Amino acid sequence: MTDPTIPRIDAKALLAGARDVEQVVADAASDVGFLIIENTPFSKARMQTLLSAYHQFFTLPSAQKEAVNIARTGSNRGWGASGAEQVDPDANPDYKQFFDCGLELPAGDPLTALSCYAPNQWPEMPDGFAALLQTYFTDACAFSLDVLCAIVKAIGEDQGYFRDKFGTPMALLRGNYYPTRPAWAGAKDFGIATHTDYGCLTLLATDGSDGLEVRKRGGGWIPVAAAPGAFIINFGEMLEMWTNGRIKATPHRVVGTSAERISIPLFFNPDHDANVAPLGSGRVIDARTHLDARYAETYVHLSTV
Ligand SMILES: O=C(O)CCC(=O)C(=O)O
Ligand SMILES: [Fe+2]
Repeated sequence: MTDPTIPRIDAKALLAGARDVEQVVADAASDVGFLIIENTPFSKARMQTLLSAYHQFFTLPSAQKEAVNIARTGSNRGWGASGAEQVDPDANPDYKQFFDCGLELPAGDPLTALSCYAPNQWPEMPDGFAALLQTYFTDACAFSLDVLCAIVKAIGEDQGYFRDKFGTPMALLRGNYYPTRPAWAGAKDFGIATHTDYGCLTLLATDGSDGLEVRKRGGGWIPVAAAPGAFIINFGEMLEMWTNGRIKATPHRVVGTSAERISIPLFFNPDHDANVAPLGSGRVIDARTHLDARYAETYVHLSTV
């Protein structure tokens, strides 16, 4: 059950520019940093198909997932085993598994030399996995861009300025698989430990079950859930920096429960060379520089410490 302090908004009304909805969104973006968006272009049936494809992948024998293990690469495409990511240096590596994919570029495209555009690694099973995820990636990026532009408009910024920074997005589509919380798990073990997301906007689909908790500004945790077809939206560090802190990146976590759980975040990030320095500061900070630094800190196989 979601706490009422997380606002629920109607996607169609937001994208049509409804002033009252824009006000709710502006308040949520600058305060709790989370909202739930309903009445979206994604049907429940479509999202259930996607959730079920991820479930089939994650429950394959390990040997089949090994073939696309992220640990064999110098980038972040493929399967991450339990323990492959440590989002909080004060906690143990997360016990979740995940599967990461990004923008599908033509083989040999010069951009694929940058690790943020590395080629995807697709498993042989389940059938049609690559096509299903690629189509969802494209549609989820288009929706995220519209929602992001509506949100920057709601806080009084120029949406056109943001809109053209996402032509070749460093977006990352992730499937998270949380098995039931292991019996060995202690106080420093989490499905995903407390963290803020790194990029701009996170479009988070889940199977509808409980597990996600959002940190309250005054302390304590707020449970958040959304059924397939609705999304949880939150913001990353990059957008917080870019908007001079007017949009907040709020810490969140999944401790884990006695039920398994799947979530599907799309981390919607801009072009590698978008300048994400605080608006009006006159500084230049490449989006890629920020993202690569955070990846190096959190993916265990890329860890430089
Ligand atoms: O599983 C969830 O609900 C949240 C996942 C998350 O925070 C993340 O992948 O960054
Ligand atoms: Fe997150």
